[in-house]
Amino acid sequence: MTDTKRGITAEDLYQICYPSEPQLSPDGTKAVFVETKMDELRQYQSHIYLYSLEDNSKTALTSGPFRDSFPRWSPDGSKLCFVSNRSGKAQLWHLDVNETEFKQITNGPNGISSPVWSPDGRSIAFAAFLRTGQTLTEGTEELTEEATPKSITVDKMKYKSDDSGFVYEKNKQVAVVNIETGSVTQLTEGTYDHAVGSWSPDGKWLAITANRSVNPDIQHEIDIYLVPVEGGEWKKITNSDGTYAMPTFSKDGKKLAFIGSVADQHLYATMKKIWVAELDAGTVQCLTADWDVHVGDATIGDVRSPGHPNPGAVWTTDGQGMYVIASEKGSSGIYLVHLDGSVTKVVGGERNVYGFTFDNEKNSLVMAVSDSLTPGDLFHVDLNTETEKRLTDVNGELFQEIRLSTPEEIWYEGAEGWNIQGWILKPVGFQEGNTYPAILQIHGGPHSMYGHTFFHEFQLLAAQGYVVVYTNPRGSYGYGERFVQACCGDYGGNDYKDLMHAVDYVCQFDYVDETRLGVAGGSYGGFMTNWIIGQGNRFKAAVTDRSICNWISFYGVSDIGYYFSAEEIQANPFENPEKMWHHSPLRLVANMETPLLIMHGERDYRCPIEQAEQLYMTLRHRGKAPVSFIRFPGANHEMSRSGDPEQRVLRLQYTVDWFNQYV
Ligand SMILES: CC(=O)N[C@@H](C)C(=O)N[C@@H](C)C(=O)N[C@@H](C)C(=O)O
Repeated sequence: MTDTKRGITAEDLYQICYPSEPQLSPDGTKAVFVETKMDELRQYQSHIYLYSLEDNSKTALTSGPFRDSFPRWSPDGSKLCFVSNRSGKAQLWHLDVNETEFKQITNGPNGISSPVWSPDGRSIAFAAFLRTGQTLTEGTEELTEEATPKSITVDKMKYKSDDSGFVYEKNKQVAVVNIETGSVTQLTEGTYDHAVGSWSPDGKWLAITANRSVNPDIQHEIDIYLVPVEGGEWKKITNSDGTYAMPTFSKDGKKLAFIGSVADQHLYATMKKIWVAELDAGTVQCLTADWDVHVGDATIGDVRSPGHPNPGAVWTTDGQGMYVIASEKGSSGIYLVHLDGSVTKVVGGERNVYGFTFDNEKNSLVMAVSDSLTPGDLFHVDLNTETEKRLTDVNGELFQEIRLSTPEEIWYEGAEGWNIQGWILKPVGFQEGNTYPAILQIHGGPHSMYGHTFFHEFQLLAAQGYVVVYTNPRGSYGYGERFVQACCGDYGGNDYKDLMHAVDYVCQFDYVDETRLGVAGGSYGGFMTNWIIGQGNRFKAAVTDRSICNWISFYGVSDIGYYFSAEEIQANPFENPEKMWHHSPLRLVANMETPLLIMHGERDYRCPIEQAEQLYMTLRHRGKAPVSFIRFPGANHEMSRSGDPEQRVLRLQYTVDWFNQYV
């Protein structure tokens, strides 16, 4: 029977959806989760769904042209809260499970996030961006849009963020709302950013995180604090030596688990670990000091943005350990970290676990999982029988008509003889005896990890007849701390060689036409793409997305510029500008003769568009090779993963067209 399936297209993006944030009910009989898709207007909709583990029914609890998220059960399971932008900004809504009506219970002037129920189910803690002097109004009266100021006085270095825009006068505060009365109590204030953690079991304390250092622009440490909900002295749990997040109380309230890393050397080029504070003893201990694995989901794909809210550390009932997501060798799974520091893998496999919710009583869990052929689905795991059951197949109908390419894992020798992991996607419809063009894809970060997760862009290129090669060069997560840090101070050195060795490796296969090679990457991957075409003309075409070409200007215009470049390039403009220039691909423009497509979001504060403008101007002025510059109005650094759907599709189409034209 002829294969009637087709290759994936860029426009299929409009059909792809994924579940996230599964939350099991306290009685373990059902789970709520978020399902994100695009509507007929090609705009995102995220809705809250209820899945019954008893009859396997799936029911939409919310609907409409809105973004709903953070579904959370009350401790007794009778209520749900969630965050929604259905009244304009993201506010907290509350729903009685036996009713269909839900009501808005916050009115944060700039929206709210991260709700956490109090143990008695009468209050909910949440985070809210507030300008200096702004307060959290009670009730839900109409919020007036603020007039654009005639002038802005910037008096701090961390005055903007790619995620939240200009934050020169805004800070994230923590507050508590009483469900019954609607009264709001703000627990934090000041020119510091705070994040919600968890309530103590007795409901008297809230564990939060904050950088409340004397100079937050220079001191980047994030500490754990216990804040008395009824007012009073705070307790500082950590000692400003690291960046810590997601504090979670043990069931007996005597311990706090949290994720983080000591910031003695690296803010980014370091693996996250699990820490436990013994509250009575006042001690803090790193549980996984000897476990050379990154705690958290480091996998990077293009279905959703990284850093999706995952649960942090989930304590066992007996308080003898906690469940976490961790990433190694291209996969992320669920691990049980014991108080003695030993680690047991609970859920593994060549896949990307990007969220989970645990039922201690039943020793079972529901997890959100992606793999190379699946954008995302929910699975139930019974740890007693070690059996798994797929709960959703949200893209099943779409993928019935699409033929995907299954990646083949490779390990090859990189620079210095290091063993480097990667994958090859053969073209859809591959036939032995034929030769094919190949595209090297380079991930950003650089501290992230390609792996067993769905990548629409890669599948699209495979559907267009390209071999796609993607690897984890040094600097990637998944291969230990030394590997993560090995690119720092050496951008364009051995990381570049790791990638060129990958191309050498795949060119040995007779199905790869080494005269028809392309290269593409975003952010750090865009830096590397620019660097590669500055070394010569090995590639027929290149696509550089949200990239970096000049570290000296990046230092001052990126939202993380001055400290990211200090750590990654190990230079700054007033001490060693020559090192910044050495590692800047703009320095190599005189060598660049590879047709280059430059794409960049106009509201990218991580790698501002001035990076693209410099590169375009110099290449266009020199006039030695075709160069095209596509600007995306309003798009930030996350455009390719969670930005405007039509811009995402256009970006994919420009990429394919460029390679089809020049490779
Ligand atoms: C998660 C992360 O890498 N955060 C920063 C260090 C960062 O944004 N780095 C950029 C230079 C980058 O390369 N970002 C990656 C994640 C991308 O693909 O945009």
